[in-house]
Amino acid sequence: MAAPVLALEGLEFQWPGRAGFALQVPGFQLLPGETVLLLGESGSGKSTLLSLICGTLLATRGTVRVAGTDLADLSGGQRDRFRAEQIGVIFQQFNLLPFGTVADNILLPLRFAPDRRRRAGDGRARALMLCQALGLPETVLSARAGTLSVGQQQRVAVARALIGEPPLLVADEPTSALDAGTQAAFLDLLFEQARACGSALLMVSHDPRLAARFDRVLQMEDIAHSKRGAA
Ligand SMILES: Nc1ncnc2c1ncn2[C@@H]1O[C@H](COP(=O)(O)OP(=O)(O)OP(=O)(O)O)[C@@H](O)[C@H]1O
Repeated sequence: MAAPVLALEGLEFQWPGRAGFALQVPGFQLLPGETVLLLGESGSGKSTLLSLICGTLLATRGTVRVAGTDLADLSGGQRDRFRAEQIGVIFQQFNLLPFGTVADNILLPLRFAPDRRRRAGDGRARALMLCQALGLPETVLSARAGTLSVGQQQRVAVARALIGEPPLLVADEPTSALDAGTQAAFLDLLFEQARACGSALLMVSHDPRLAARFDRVLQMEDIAHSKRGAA
């Protein structure tokens, strides 16, 4: 069996100074190219778990391995560069730079990730190909990201996550701002492009209607114990 692209083991996390919420993940693995939907209600810790996987938060105990590297073995700066190399992130609010052009936004992760930059080849040409594959007009590259519609911004966020073919894509409720029809078209494009890049996809959501498309569908409580109470 191929080595997992993501492996969590004995993971424990508590927000500093907040006794009310604690997250434990005894074990979880994601295989290369696999698509997994993780469902959980609001406040169950989905975004917290994604931050632990991305290394923007560090576990109190246990290990997070991405592409074989234990994130705790890296310094803060190394973790930032490692994330840029290995993980394409699609945030709930897209997190685009509104005054930057679409090209600036898509090419941003390549700045900090020489291997990913190499994989992307001619970055601007690749950005254009991704925009076209995602149904964005050719002229979009020079537009300021903040001037685009929500649906277009979402596609730019996907192109930014996909460029340079990171082995792991993580997506936090990326369809929550879209109506049902747009949602389906967006997911078609995301899956098609993730498959073309060979990237594994871990998406968190509270929406069970997304389930049919994924290789595996898990509930937060299948993999995590979370303690919730007064903060
Ligand atoms: N920066 C923070 N500092 C302290 N506590 C936080 C912080 N961010 C989240 N929490 C707490 O962690 C718990 C889990 O929140 P999280 O955002 O991970 O849940 P979620 O399942 O992603 O929710 P939603 O579906 O509403 O986005 C909540 O109790 C929340 O208040």
